[in-house]
Amino acid sequence: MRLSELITPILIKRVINQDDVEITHMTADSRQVRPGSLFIALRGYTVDGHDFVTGAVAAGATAVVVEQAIEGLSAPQIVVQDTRAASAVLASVFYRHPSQAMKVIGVTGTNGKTTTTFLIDQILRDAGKKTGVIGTIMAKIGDTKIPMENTTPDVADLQELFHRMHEVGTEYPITEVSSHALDLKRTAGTDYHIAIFTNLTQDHLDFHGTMEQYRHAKAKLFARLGNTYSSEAHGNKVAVLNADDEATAYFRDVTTAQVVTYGIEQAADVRAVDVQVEASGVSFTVESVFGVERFNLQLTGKFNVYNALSAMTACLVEGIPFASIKKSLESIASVDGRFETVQAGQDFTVIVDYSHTPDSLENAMKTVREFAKRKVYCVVGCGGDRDRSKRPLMAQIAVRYADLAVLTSDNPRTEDPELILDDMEAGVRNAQDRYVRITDRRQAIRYAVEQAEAGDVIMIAGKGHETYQIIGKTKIHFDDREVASQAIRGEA
Ligand SMILES: CC(=O)N[C@H]1[C@@H](OP(=O)(O)OP(=O)(O)OC[C@H]2O[C@@H](n3ccc(=O)[nH]c3=O)[C@H](O)[C@@H]2O)O[C@H](CO)[C@@H](O)[C@@H]1O[C@H](C)C(=O)N[C@@H](C)C(=O)N[C@H](CCC(=O)O)C(=O)O
Ligand SMILES: Nc1ncnc2c1ncn2[C@@H]1O[C@H](COP(=O)(O)OP(=O)(O)OP(=O)(O)O)[C@@H](O)[C@H]1O
Ligand SMILES: N[C@H](CCC[C@H](N)C(=O)O)C(=O)O
Ligand SMILES: [Mg+2]
Repeated sequence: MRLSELITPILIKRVINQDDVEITHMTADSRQVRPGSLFIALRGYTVDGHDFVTGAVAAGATAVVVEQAIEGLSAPQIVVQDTRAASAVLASVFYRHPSQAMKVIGVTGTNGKTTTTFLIDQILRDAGKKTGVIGTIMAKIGDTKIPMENTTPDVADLQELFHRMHEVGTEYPITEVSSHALDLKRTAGTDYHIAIFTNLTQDHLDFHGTMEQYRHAKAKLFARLGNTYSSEAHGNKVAVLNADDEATAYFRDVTTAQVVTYGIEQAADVRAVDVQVEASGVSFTVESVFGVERFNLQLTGKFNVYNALSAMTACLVEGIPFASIKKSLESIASVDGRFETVQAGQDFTVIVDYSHTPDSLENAMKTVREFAKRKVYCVVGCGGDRDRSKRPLMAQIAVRYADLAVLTSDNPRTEDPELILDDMEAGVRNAQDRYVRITDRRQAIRYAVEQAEAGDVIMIAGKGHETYQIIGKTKIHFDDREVASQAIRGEA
C-alpha cells in the first residue's frame, strides 16, 4: 500500500520528507522491521520507541510514525500527537479492516478468559464453523499455532493476525481481551460481534491503580460494541454478561448492544441450577429461553459452570443448536493447565492449575475442598514485577483452604524471590504451623509430594500451562506437570 493512501484517514498530522513510498508491513518493534516496514514509535513503560527510529530505518523501514520529529532522518516521517491511537487506525487500514469481515468474539474478565475461548472454539468447530483463537496460551489460525508473548498482542500484530485469519476464510476469531490491551488501545479498531464478560475480581492493580479503573478498562469492550442495529437474525452485536457479578450493571449501562445474561445465583437468560461438583466433573441443568438441558461435564468446579454458561450463551446467540453445544462441552476432557490432573502412578491426586489471582485461587481451592476426603496441600507463589497487593491475600487463601500451604516462587522476574515470599508471608504470620516456605519451586513440589499420603490432594497453583520459570530476565524450562511427575517417580 502506498504511504499516501495509508495515512489519508489520519486527520491531524505533519509529514516530513514527503515521499509516496510503498509500505509492505507495519510494526512498533524495531526488531521486527524488514525492508518496506512502516515503523511506529510507541512510548513504553521501559523504553521509548523513538530511540529505535534511526535503527529501524537502517534496518529497512521505509517510513516512520512518531510523536516527535527525529533529526537527520531522510525517510518520510509522519508526526502525530499520539502514536498509539494512530497505529490503531493505520493497522486497520493497512490490513483492510479484517475484523469487520468476520464475527469477532471478545472475552474479557479477570478469570476464565482462556477457558471460555477454548470452549467456544470447540463448540463452533464441532458445528462446522471455521475459527481462529488469540489468547494467553497461543494464537491459532485453523490448525496453525503461533506462540504469543501477551494475552492480547500489540495492535499491529493483532490486526495482522485478523488479516491472516480472514485470508483463510475464518468466520469466528475467538479472542481474549485483557484489560491492559483495552487501556493501551491494542484493540482499538477491532469490530467485535460478541463481547463476553466472565468476572471482575482483584488483579493487575499495579497497572490500573484501583478496582474502579480496572472495571473501567474492561467496560471499554462493551462500550465499543457500536451503536447500530441489524434486521438479520444473528446480525446484531451482543454483550454476554454474568448476572452474578456486580460489574455487570455498569457494563449494561455503557453498552447499546443487546444484553444476554448467564448465571447461577441470580435470575438470568441462561441459568444453571442443581449444580453438582465432583472430582470427576461437574453436572448442572441449564434453564434458558433457548431450552432446558442437563449437562455432565468432565471439567470440574463451579467456576467452570460459569465458563460453560458464557460459552454456550454466545453460541446459542449465534444459532448453534443446544444439542450440539451439549455434545461439544461434554466431550472436553481438560483445558491445558487449567485444573489439569497429573497421573504418574500415585495414590493421591495432583492438580496443576493456572490460578494466579486471589479469586481464582479461592475458587480452585474451594473446588478441591468439595471433593477432597483427606489432607489438602497447596503449592503456590506470586509473580514478580506484578501486583504486590495480591501476595498476602493469595497466601491467606492457601493457608485457609489447605491443611498445609507450601509457599514458593512463580516467575520472580527482576524481583528478589525472598522479598516476594516476605510479602506473601506478611499475610499469614499468625498461622505459622499451617505453611512452609520453600523458595525453589522444584523443591516445594517435591516436598508436597513427599508429604502426601493415599487419598490426599495436592494443588499446584499459578503456572498452569507455562513451561518456564522467569528468573531475572532469563526464562528457564519449568513445567509443573513434568516436575510433579518426576517427583512422584522419585526422579527429581
Ligand atoms: C505493561 C505492558 O503491558 N507492557 C507491554 C508493553 O511493554 P512496554 O511498554 O514496557 O514496552 P517497551 O519495552 O518500553 O517498548 C516500547 C516500544 O519500543 C519498542 N522497542 C523496544 C525495544 C527495541 O529494541 N525496539 C523497539 O522497537 C517496543 O516494541 C515498544 O513498541 O508493550 C510490549 C510490546 O507490545 C508488551 O510485550 C509488554 O507486555 C509485557 C510483556 C507485559 O508483561 N504485559 C502484561 C502486563 C500484559 O499485558 N498482560 C496482559 C494480560 C494480563 C492478564 O489478563 O492476566 C496481556 O494482554 O498480555
Ligand atoms: N470463571 C472463572 N471464575 C473464577 N476463576 C476461574 C474461572 N475460570 C477459571 N478460573 C480459574 O482461573 C485460572 C485461570 O483461568 P483462565 O486461564 O481461563 O483465565 P484467564 O482469564 O485467561 O487468565 P489470564 O488473564 O491469566 O490469561 C484457572 O486455572 C482457574 O483456577
Ligand atoms: N497474564 C498474567 C499471568 C500471570 C501468571 C503467573 N504465573 C505470573 O507469572 O505471575 C500476568 O502476566 O500477570
Ligand atoms: Mg488467559
